[in-house]
Amino acid sequence: MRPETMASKLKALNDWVDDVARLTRPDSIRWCDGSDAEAAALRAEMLADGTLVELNQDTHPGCYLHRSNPSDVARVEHLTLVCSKNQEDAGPNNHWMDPAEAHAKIDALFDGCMQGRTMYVMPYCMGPIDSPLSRCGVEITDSPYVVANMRIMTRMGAAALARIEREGTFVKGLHSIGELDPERRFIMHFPEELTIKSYGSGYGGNALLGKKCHALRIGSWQARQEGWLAEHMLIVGIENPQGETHYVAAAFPSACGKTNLAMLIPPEGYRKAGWKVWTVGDDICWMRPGKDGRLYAINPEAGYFGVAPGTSRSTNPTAMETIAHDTIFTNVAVTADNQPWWEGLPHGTPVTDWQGRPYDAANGPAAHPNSRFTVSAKQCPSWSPHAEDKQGVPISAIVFGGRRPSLVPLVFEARDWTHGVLVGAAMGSETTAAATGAVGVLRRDSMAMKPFCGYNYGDYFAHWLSFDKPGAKLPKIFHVNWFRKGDDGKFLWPGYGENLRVLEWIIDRCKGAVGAQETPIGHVPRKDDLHLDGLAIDGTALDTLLEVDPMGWAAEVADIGHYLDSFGARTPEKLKAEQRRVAAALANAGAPARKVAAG
Ligand SMILES: Nc1nc2c(ncn2[C@@H]2O[C@H](COP(=O)(O)OP(=O)(O)OP(=O)(O)O)[C@@H](O)[C@H]2O)c(=O)[nH]1
Ligand SMILES: O=C([O-])CC(=O)C(=O)O
Ligand SMILES: [Mn+2]
Repeated sequence: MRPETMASKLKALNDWVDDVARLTRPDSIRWCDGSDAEAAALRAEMLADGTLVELNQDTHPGCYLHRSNPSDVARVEHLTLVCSKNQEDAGPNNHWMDPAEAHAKIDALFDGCMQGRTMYVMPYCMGPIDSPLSRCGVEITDSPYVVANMRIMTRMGAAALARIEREGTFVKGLHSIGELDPERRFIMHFPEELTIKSYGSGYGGNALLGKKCHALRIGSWQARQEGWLAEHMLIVGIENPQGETHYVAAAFPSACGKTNLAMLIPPEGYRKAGWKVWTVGDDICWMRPGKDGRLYAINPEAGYFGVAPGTSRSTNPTAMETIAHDTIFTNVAVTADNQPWWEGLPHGTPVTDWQGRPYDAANGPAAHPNSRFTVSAKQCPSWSPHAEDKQGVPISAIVFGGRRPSLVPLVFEARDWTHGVLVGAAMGSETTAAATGAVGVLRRDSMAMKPFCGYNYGDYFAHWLSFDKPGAKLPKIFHVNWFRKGDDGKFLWPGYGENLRVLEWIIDRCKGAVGAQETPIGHVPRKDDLHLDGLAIDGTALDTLLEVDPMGWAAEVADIGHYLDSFGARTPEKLKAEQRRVAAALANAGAPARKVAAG
C-alpha cells in the first residue's frame, strides 16, 4: 500500500482524494496496490477485529466468513438514485433527485464519517486490463471488507492506476459504511459527472462500486453515448462435439439463474458425446459491434459474487469446486466443525446461523437467502481460455428469461431484432431476496435491468433498436423460462444442467439446423425439435412447457402495451408498433399453429 504521500501522478485524482479526505476526515489514507502482501495484511486486521471469521482451513483453505449487519443484507432499490440534471433522463424506472440537492444531502452524511478510520483508495479496471472495451474507476472506501471483495471482483491496484494515469479519466466512487443505519443510507449516481456516492451499506451491490453502480448504471449511460451495451448478462461458451464454440449472453434478473447457467455441467449423454461449457462471465456483459458487424462481449468483472443457497454438488458442481478454497462467504451459517453451510447442501448441519446465533429453525433459514460467496473467476474449472481476450468473444444468441410460474413457455425465439427487443422489454419476473422488499411478486424487469439501467427505459429501448442497421450481423434473440410450475407448485422443468438441451436448440436455430413452430409470440420448438433422450420428464409436463395459450398471452401483451406507454414519448414508436403486431396476431390466433421449416 502506498502511504498518503505517494499519491498518483494524475492531478485530477490527487485533487479528488484530497477533497474527499477533507470532507470525511480519516485518520489515515492508504492507496491500494492490489498485492498479495496488502491483502494478507488487511485480512489479519479483519480477523483481529472480527470483520472476518476464519472457517475450517483443513476443509476450506483460505476461506473466511463475514457476518454483515442484519439490516444490511441486500440491495436497497428505494434508496438507489440516478441524479441526472434532467429528471426525464433518469426516467420513471429510476428514483431521481436533483444533483445539487443530492450532493448536499449525501455530503452531509459523509462529513467527518471516516474519523477514527482508514480511508482506502482503490484504482480498478472493469474488464481485461489491456482491452479497449474496458473502463476504469477509483473507489474510495473506509471498509476493508469492501477492499478485500473489490480485489477479487475487479482488476484492482497498480496496473489499473497506470491505465488511469495514461487515460486521464476514471469513474469516481465514494463509499462509506457510515453507521449502517437503514435510515441513513443512499446509493447515488451522477452519470453526467461519472460519479457514484454510496453511504450506509456494506452489502455487495451497494458497496462494491465497480459492480452494479459502475459497470451497469454509469456503464449503461456511457454505453448509450458511445454506441455499446452494458447489460446484466452472463456470457457462456458452448462447445459442441465438433469443437465449434458458440457464445450466448443471457439476461435473467437477480437470483434467477445466471451463475448457474454460466457454469452449467452438461447432462451425462452430452458429456460423453464431447460437449463442453466455458464460463466467460456470470453477471455483467459489455458488448459492442466489431468490424465484421457481430457483437463482441467482455466480462468486466474478475470474480463471482454468487448466491450461496441452492448451490450444491447436484445443482452446480462447478461453483462448488470454485469456492472450495480462497473464498469470502457473507452471511452463511456454519457447522460444528466450522465449515460454511447453507440451505440446499445435502450434508452437514448448521449449528450457528448467519447472524452468529445458535441455529434455531424458528428464526428462519440458517443462511440468509441472499448470502453470497466472493471468489476469483480464475478458480472456476470451466473458466474460458477466451475470458481475457481483449477484443471479447462473438455473441451468437441473446437470451432473456425470468421467473414465470405460468404462461411463459420453456423457450421461444423472436422473429427478428425488433421483436427481440420487445421480448426483452416485456420481461417479467418474480422478485427475489437479492433486493430488500417482498419476494415472489411478479413485476416487469426489462432486460433484467430494472434496478440497473442508469437512464430512461424509453431511451434504452431506442438504443437497443439502433443496433439494427446495415452491415450489422446481430445475434438471434430468445426467451427462456426455467421456472414454470405445475398444479402441485413444483417446477415442471428439471433445469440446471438440463438447460443445455434448450441451449442446443437455440444454437441450432442460429445455424438454421433445427425446426420450430410459428406462434403469435415467436418460434417455439415442437417436442421432436428438442433432444430429450435420457431426460426424466413426463409428456404432459412437456406439453405444458411448450404450449402457447392465446387468451393468456392476449392479456399479457395488452399489459405490455400499458407498460410501454408508462415511459411516455420516450418509448420508440417502432416498439409500440411491434407490440400491436403481436397483439393482432394473438387476436387472430383461433387457427392452429403453422409449421415452419428450419432456418
Ligand atoms: N428451478 C431452477 N432453479 C434454478 C435454476 N438455475 C438457478 N436456480 C436457482 O436460482 C437461484 C439463483 O441462481 P443464480 O444462478 O445464483 O442466480 P443469478 O442470476 O446469478 O443471481 P445474481 O447473482 O443475484 O444476479 C439459486 O437458488 C439456484 O439454485 C434452474 O435452472 N432451475
Ligand atoms: O448486485 C448484487 O448485490 C448481487 C447481484 O449480482 C444482483 O443483485 O444482481
Ligand atoms: Mn446480478
